[in-house]
Amino acid sequence: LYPQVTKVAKYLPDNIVTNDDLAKVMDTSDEWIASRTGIRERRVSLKETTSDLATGVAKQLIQGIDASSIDFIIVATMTADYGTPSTACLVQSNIEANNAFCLDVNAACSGFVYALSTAEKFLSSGSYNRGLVIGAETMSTMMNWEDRSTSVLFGDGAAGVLLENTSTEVRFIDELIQSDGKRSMALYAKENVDGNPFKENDDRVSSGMVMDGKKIFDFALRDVSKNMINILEKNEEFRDSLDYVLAHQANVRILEAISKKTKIPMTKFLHNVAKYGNTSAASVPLLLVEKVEDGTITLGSNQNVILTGYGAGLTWGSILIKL
Ligand SMILES: O=C(O)C1CCN(c2ccc(-c3cc(CO)ccc3Cl)cn2)CC1
Repeated sequence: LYPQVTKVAKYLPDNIVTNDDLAKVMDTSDEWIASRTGIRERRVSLKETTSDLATGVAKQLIQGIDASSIDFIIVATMTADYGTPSTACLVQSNIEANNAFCLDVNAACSGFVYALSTAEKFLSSGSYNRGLVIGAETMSTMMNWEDRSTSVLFGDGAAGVLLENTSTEVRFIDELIQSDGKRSMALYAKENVDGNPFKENDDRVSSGMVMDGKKIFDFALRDVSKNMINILEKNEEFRDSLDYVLAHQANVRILEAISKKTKIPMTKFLHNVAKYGNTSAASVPLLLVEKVEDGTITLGSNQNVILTGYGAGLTWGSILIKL
């Protein structure tokens, strides 16, 4: 019995904020944002919390199956509704998965990769057979909306997978999961702030995200490229038949730079940052869902894919998987 991704789903707040919408509330422009990041629009939740978004994903993932057969729910998020209870516990209550144990994983933009790696161990140990792994963020609650250099980069959203012990062949090939706490102050955020310029009662405070953009860019280029090269060199049959790279969607220029450094053609780097901005732990699963929906990826067809997250912590990590 081997763990397999058998279903994917996404859930996004309806409210779309374009670069021009941002230019109306802060000193920025569509030209600046689009040329430096590739981002053209993002979602900003007006009423839904991170647990609401994650619940929207979970309800789709359990369609057609008995909620009481879910053994665990892992939600990867850095924008949890509460310090406690976990967002995963709130999802459990909303979908009545009464036999599941629930936990959140906070590994920022690497969160989904860390959570998927954890879930795979739960299943391959034979202790459990079915779980939900969801990346969900309301980054709009973590922004310093006075800081145009960061608040234009991020977006809200959620996506996830149903992971089950099913197939008779191994699909999780290898992983390389890393972190470096010494560089943790390159990207950090204090408590959640609730306001944003698009809400009626914008009761925001100017704490929120603090990012040393250059340091993070260099980290992503150097450490993430090395991670991908290492794992592909260790699994050379995989390297030669790699179909796609699904990397954290922070900035299309960083993907181009990693493509150059790893010598993996840019055509293999799938991307949708233009539509959603940087949705942190939701970005890798959101990209996966969109590419399943548009037929680029077909679950069960043995496509060789590398899932890579990277972000605050600093954390980064890749999973080689046959989908
Ligand atoms: O070109 C410019 O002036 C600016 C330069 C700074 N930029 C950055 C810098 C860092 C990130 C980023 C963030 C995370 C966190 O998820 C992870 C990975 C990355 Cl590479 C995204 N954009 C925007 C354009």
